[in-house]
Amino acid sequence: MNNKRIYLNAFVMNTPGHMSAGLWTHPDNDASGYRKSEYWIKLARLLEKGRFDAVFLADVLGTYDVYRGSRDPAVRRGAQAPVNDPSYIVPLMSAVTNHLGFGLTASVTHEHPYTFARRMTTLDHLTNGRVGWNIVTSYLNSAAVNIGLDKQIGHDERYDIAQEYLEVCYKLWEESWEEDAVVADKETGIYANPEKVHDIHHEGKYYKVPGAHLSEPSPQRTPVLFQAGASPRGREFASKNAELVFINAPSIEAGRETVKRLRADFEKNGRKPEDIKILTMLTPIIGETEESAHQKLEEFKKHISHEGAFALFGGWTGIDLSEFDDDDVLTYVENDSMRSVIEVLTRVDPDKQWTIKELRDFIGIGGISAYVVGSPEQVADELEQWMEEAGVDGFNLAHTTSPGTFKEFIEHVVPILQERGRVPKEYEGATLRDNLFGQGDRLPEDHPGKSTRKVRF
Ligand SMILES: Cc1cc2nc3c(=O)[nH]c(=O)nc-3n(C[C@H](O)[C@H](O)[C@H](O)COP(=O)(O)O)c2cc1C
Repeated sequence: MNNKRIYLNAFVMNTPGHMSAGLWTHPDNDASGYRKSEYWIKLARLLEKGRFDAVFLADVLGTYDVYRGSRDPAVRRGAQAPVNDPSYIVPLMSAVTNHLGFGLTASVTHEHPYTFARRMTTLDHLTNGRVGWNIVTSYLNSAAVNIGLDKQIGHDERYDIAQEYLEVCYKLWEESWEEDAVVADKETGIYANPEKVHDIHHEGKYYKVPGAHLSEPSPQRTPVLFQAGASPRGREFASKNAELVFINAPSIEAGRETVKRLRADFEKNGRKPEDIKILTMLTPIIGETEESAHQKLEEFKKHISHEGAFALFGGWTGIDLSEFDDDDVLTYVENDSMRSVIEVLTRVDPDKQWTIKELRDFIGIGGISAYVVGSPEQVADELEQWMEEAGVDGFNLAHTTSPGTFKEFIEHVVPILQERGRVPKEYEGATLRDNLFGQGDRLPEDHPGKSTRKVRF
């Protein structure tokens, strides 16, 4: 076994109930403190102490209203509703840490790239270069209609929009301000040299941005690019842009196949294997012994809200499980929701079919991603097994209780992984990109965001 480094992200959301529906009711869960600064400050300190690479902040701009055709189940059960804006918690967490990165989810479908680019540059300045962007295209129809669209834009077109959105951002971040544009000379009173600040002249199918970036360059310029859609069109987009891909897999077999497809697409688009990290979502349930871990799992299960879990599943897949019987088998349907989710449950692992009853029992803990249950040693072993057999680079760890899951993982599993040479004891780079890739703060020269220069100064 080689000792490939394990990358660790904490997967959270600015909401009381994230992936494990109903678990906010557990007495050890403090996640309903999400409204308070102290909750995020405490979590950030903990994660940095535990040598996590980043905190990954999920987000949606609508409520989950597919199940029973209503948003009531999600609202009633606190299933990713209510949900606050994730951007504002980043400066809170960065102010009390020096190394922890922040993967901020933001949708290309619902905000203009000109204003968004400034928001990310601002965050990159405030965090000293520790910001990543989880580029999403949004899967909820309820988000689309509330920003004034008649309905959700089609699945593949959302990725076309995303590609042009990225082009606008690349131009603003990478090309608008030259490296030495800012002089900030108090003697001459010159802050910036206007000859070195350039209009980007972007005129495309979806966006028109003639002018220059509003912000001066930040430590990373372009935030680290995360992406989490693994449908064929999603993988194509990822292979042109992403530096870190986040996948969802209910088993090692499904994970292995998704990783294989992703790496093949990256190669096809001329990206080097070391240019991309693939992290899978996983929920650890840790006990002192195997037996006590399983007791914990049983205890957690008592707090699952199946109604909340079905509400989440409806939003993710566009499928209303209230229309099925327990013994029905889930089959692939093509719609405008998250295609990779339905794909991974129906098409990726040929040996596994899911009945509705099995799904109900499974998705209450950690959604459709895997969970591992055991003693600290067993959990560490299983993570290594995922690394070897699925070929992932690390994990986006979801929680049953927060900060409980992270605290237990940090106290009991991280030291084992460090002993085994899997997780470094110190942070290796100053910025998020340098910490992840060890090749400096900026996008690599051969990244498409750099190499497809379109701005003509
Ligand atoms: C593991 C995972 C996590 C995701 N997290 C979010 C999220 O927080 N917010 C969001 O709007 N979309 C999220 N997405 C949606 C994707 O980024 C993408 O827009 C969606 O999956 C549709 O793409 P696909 O059909 O290629 O999978 C996530 C997807 C996956 C697979």
